[in-house]
Amino acid sequence: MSDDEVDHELLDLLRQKFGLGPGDASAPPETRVLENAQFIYDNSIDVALDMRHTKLAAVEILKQMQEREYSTKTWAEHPLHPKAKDESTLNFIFTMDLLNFSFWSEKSEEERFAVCYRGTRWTGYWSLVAALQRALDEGIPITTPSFWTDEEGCSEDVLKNVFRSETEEEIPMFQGRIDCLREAGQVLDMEFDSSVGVLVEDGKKSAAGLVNLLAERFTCFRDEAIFDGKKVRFLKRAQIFVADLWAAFDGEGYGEFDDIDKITMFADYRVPQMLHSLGCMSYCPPLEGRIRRLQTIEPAHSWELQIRGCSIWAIELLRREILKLQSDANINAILIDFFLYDLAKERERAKVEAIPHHRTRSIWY
Ligand SMILES: Nc1nc2c(c(CN[C@H]3C=C[C@H](O)[C@@H]3O)cn2[C@@H]2O[C@H](COP(=O)(O)O)[C@@H](O)[C@H]2O)c(=O)[nH]1
Repeated sequence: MSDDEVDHELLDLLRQKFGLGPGDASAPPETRVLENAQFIYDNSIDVALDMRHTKLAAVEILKQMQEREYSTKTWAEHPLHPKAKDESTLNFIFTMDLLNFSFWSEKSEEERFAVCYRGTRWTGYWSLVAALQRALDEGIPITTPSFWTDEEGCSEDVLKNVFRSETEEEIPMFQGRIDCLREAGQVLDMEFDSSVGVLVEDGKKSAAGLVNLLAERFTCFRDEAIFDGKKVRFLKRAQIFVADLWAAFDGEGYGEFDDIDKITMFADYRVPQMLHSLGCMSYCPPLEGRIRRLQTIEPAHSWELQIRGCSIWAIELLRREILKLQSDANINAILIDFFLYDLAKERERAKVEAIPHHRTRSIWY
């Protein structure tokens, strides 16, 4: 680790533990995700971004987001997302984003893991949301942190039932999900009175501060890697947790942050696919071939890091182009990201031709 990183790491720790740091101890927290994404983009040779398509996409995205009046309010309009602006929704979102990863399957649409809830068959991200809602309907306190450390009440069998499938395939990375629940339950119990509300309050209304707190105190949120010898942070689930709170609570209460625009795109496997369809991002032939053959890419492989870093940077470029078109557009990286995820799912349902998403199996996204 270079001196620079050691300083960053140490200063973040000192600042958060003892309020120490360079000069002004109250220097606003930074996640360094966007700066790391630019570093990856500047040093990527297998993934490229295209400014002409980015400018064209910015026109279309701005137009569609305005036509659909896309805003934080869109979040609660989704059928399965909780609507109440209270602690139960806070706990739901924390549980959801603790487990918001790796839903993709090697099986067919018919055989893949699926959850039937209120008469609809859900897959992917929505299968997780449906499973949590179903568990709550069945009286299982799956969104209560103290439940996660109760190995009797919250046994593997109980969790198998919570995540039971309509098909033979169990939820991907079932053991990894248990490990996340157990660790989060323990850390919340030891450091935050088993309360997600206390954790959020410790973020002091700073989105970057809460993201850094999650990455520092929970290993299961510490989404980072080494690229070209430098530590890079993606912090996808920590960031999407803050973004979901901001959207669900419409920027108030638990969702009130004074630096929400420091949150970047969430480096997952769905939005990169959409960026490719828009012509904003492209892959070198060997990488494109691997993706089209549905072959997996190992976690922390340079190709994976280039896809994730360039995707974050691509959304930043889109955001800048949109603001050039309309400087007062009430749009940030979060809303662009949410919009592109939803658009990708609409196009998938409409069976619009697209490159497959990349396949990396990990708990980070
Ligand atoms: N970048 C980004 N990644 C997102 C989401 C969401 C859902 N967010 C909801 C909240 C507000 C929005 O309006 C969405 O309705 C899930 N994912 C990620 O995608 C993958 C799942 O894909 P599939 O298997 O096809 O469902 C998996 O890595 C999951 O973590 C997002 O918004 N942005």
